[in-house]
Amino acid sequence: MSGLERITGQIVSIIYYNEHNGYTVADMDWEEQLVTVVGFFPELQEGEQVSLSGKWVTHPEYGMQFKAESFHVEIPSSEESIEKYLASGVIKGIGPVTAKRMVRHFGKDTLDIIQFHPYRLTEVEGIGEKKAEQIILSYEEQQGLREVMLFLQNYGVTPRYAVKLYKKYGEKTIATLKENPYKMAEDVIGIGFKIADQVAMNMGIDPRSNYRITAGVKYALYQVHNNGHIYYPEEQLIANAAKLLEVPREEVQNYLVDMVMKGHIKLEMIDEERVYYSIAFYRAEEEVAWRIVALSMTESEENIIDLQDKINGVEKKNNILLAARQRQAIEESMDKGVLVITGGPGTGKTTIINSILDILEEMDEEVLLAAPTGRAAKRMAEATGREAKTIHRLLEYGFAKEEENQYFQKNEEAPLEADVVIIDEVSMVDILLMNHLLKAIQPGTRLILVGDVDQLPSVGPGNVLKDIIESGVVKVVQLNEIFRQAQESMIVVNAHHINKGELPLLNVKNKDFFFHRIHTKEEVLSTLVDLCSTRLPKYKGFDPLQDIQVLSPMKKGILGVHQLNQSLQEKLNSPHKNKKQKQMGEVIFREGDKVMQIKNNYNIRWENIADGEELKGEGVFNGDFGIIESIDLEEGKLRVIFDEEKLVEYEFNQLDELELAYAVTVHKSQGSEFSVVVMPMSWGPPMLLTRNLLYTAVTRAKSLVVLVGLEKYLLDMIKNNHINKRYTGLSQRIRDKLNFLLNEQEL
Ligand SMILES: Nc1ncnc2c1ncn2[C@@H]1O[C@H](COP(=O)(O)OP(=O)(O)OP(=O)(O)O)[C@@H](O)[C@H]1O
Repeated sequence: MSGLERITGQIVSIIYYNEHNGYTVADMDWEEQLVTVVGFFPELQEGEQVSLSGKWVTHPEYGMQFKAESFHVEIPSSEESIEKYLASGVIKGIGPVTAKRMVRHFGKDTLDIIQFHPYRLTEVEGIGEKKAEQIILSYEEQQGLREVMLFLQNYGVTPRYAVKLYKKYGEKTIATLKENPYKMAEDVIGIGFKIADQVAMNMGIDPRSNYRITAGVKYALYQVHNNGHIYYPEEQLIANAAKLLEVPREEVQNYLVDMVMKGHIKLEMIDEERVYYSIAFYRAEEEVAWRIVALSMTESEENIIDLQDKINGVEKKNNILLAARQRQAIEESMDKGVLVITGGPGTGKTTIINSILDILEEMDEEVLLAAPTGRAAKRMAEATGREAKTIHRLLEYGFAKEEENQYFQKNEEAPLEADVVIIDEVSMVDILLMNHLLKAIQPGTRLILVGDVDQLPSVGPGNVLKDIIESGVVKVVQLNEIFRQAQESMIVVNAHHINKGELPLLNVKNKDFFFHRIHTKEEVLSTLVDLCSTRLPKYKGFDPLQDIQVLSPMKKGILGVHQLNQSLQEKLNSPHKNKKQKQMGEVIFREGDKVMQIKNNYNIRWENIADGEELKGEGVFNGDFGIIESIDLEEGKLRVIFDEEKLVEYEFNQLDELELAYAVTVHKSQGSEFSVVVMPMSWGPPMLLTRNLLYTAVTRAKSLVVLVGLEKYLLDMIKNNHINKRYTGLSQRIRDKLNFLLNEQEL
């Protein structure tokens, strides 16, 4: 190749590494000079010997650099480079001390020993059987991963995805991808059709092959699920898929028929329009519809003669007079197969749940309580004084004996044993979880769904609570009265104003809802930081980490959660020589940081460290907040304490499950409550700045809401009643099933 030079040297330090695209800036020791090299690499380690092909270029700011176009990692050969390589933390169980001892003992043969004679590792002081095993495993993994990275690099796939693929397929990664590159788009989250397609194209697959178009259409449907839809209209699906595949629309259209025939997708007529479902979601919607109808048709025969006396008793006990709708909700809960109770904050949902529990327990009925998130379940438990689980726990999601995959162990064959199941925060339940829940509820068990239908819909696909209400098939009690106690809170009063499209009352003296007018975005950012770090803690002793939560509609931009987290971290938990930290891409995790788990992990173990408790368990869930307790750079581990009591240990390669959480998006905050909510009021895409997003944010606060920015944006949000439409067929489907059954009965 003309003009390309080759240089070989040792990586001295990594200056920058972008985990998304592998872009690296590093210092290299080349012929006893320190030179800067840049290029796209798998994650390099300090101490590694690399050989690069590329060109010398002059960067306007940084001067001479070597821009690499291809690279080759050499196996370190000198004692010094082996020690440096091992000391870099690349292999779990080996840190600087162990690396030194190993090299002192085995010299230049150290790496050969790990690879070919691992039983000799225990000769080294400080390496026992267990540690040796850990080293061997980690080394093998490292080698396997390298191979996959190099293979994928040929097809333009970045190291970050290589890691994900390797986690999924292990040593079979290369074979699997060679056989069907499109599989990775289906199996690995974050790898879209585009990346798979890039690999396939580079492998020489025909762009108009059946294989490719089928994968493209399926992927176009997956994408619409990611936006919350259950189905998609034909025209739009064809347009999306044709754009994705860069083929004429007719080409896609021709394949749709074939895909329907082969059972890859489902065609339906909804509102006289041809629409398509992916099979899993079609089944889920069908099943939910059938089950809702079946359950709602089974009314309890029992006639509770003294029900009114019992309700009066509850009133007396709690020293309240129930409103007519509240009374009705309690009455309906005694015999309806399915009952929905919905209302905004302070309308008495918790009061009703407690009243129902009092009455049912007196009648010796078995009641189970659950909510979709860990936080919501915890709040339910606190508000009722009874056990409340996440829906996943209630349904015993996990590994059964000798099973490879996790599944819901409570289902049609092993239903929940209860007279009544009460689910709170149902607006957060998506179609798939609702299906699993309903499978585990047998006719005869009554289901009470409680929630606020005006909150943002579930993160996952569907609009289940709204659809069930709109079907008209299920009994719904809509609570609309705010009680006096709740009225004292401007948070509650304003939430209702916002929900009705009215202006909230701001800055009422001695109340709990404030607006700071600030003009520029930069000033909004500095005010938010100042409020969290100084003013609010001073004002009423709020703890910056435990009590105060910054919410933002957006992830990006100066007032998006990424930037907010960086600024808040800098102020609230700045770097310190005694605080260890670990950089992951652009994010630094530091001891003492506030973090959030961003996906459900049912297997990760926790240990209860609260006083006097000796409990262990499994599972940390999407939306759980914690504090980083310690980071072990030698072992490659990071420990987080959730809810001040659950200690969880993460391997560094699991850190994509965590995010800094000084600030989180409103979407991620669903189901959580905080003492204080602080939120910027600034420009953002109208799709995001909606009334129900503001309503959801405000209703997360218990003691104080502080909005910072310009009133104009507050007004814009209140006016923007655009509810992003979700294509779901559940409500019509429930009605259809009922009609079908009624017709059957008539025949
Ligand atoms: N019938 C009533 N008479 C007087 N006070 C009531 C009545 N019902 C509820 N309350 C009071 O109103 C307040 C709000 O009720 P509750 O907590 O049950 O509402 P909620 O809908 O669960 O609210 P949130 O969604 O905000 O938790 C409570 O202080 C409760 O004691």
